[in-house]
Amino acid sequence: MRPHVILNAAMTLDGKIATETGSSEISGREDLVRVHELRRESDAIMVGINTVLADDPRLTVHKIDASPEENPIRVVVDSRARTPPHSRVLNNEAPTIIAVSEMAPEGRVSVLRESADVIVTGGERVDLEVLMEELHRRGVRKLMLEGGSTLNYSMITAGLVDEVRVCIAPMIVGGEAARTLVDGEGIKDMADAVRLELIKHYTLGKDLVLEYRVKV
Ligand SMILES: NC(=O)C1=CN([C@@H]2O[C@H](COP(=O)(O)OP(=O)(O)OC[C@H]3O[C@@H](n4cnc5c(N)ncnc54)[C@H](O)[C@@H]3O)[C@@H](O)[C@H]2O)C=CC1
Ligand SMILES: Nc1nc(O)c(N)c(N[C@@H]2O[C@H](COP(=O)(O)O)[C@@H](O)[C@H]2O)n1
Repeated sequence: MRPHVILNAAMTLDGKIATETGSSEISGREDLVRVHELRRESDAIMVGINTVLADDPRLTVHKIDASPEENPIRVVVDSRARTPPHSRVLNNEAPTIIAVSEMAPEGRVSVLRESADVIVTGGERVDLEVLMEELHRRGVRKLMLEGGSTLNYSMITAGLVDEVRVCIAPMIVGGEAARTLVDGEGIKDMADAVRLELIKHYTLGKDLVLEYRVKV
């Protein structure tokens, strides 16, 4: 058993979720309200370690009214326990789980255990299927996946994503090194592409929001 997983992201018209220097303020004010409503509805919110290193996010509900109890559990996928001990994701605003692999140095894991729950799974990288099962066992039924593009790729190609919601902002930045919605190794043959069904589309301010169901 695993949680229902919703991948949510904001991208430019050319599919970038950050510039090549890591600048990533893409969503307009109205879309951020939608994002924080989705955070409030979710039991957990998950990001990859590079997103923590690039953005130092809080991953709480802070753009709309919410009580502290409405913050989702924060989950960081961090094979080698690189989450900086003073990062905001480890503050006391919400509980945090750091998922590491067996490659994580014990010294860094011990430091993280002072402010987070640590789940160890996988040899080189975090085993995402096992992590999803463990989160479900802990009561997580709805999980919001907030990137970045490498984790998005692993989750989607492992068949662990049920819905994709994207905000497309009317901006173009280009850049071969700029992260897109989904990067990773890439599927080689179009016949093997992950297929989606468009469920809903609407504008929010200047942005366009598309909501898809992932076909099984
Ligand atoms: N516009 C938006 O909506 C968002 C933009 N971003 C941007 O995305 C960028 C970061 O994206 P990425 O560099 O792709 O990194 P990422 O945030 O996806 O982290 C990937 C890292 O997670 C670790 N990991 C451990 N086990 C893994 C597994 N099984 N599968 C995949 N990764 C695993 C690895 O160290 C891997 O390099 C940042 O610039 C951030 O600003 C991030 C979230 C949302
Ligand atoms: N939906 C959305 N729109 C954008 O424009 C974004 N840059 C992001 N980024 C994600 O939100 C995190 C920041 O969260 P806090 O406000 O610090 O809680 C960032 O790390 C990305 O995961 N998302």
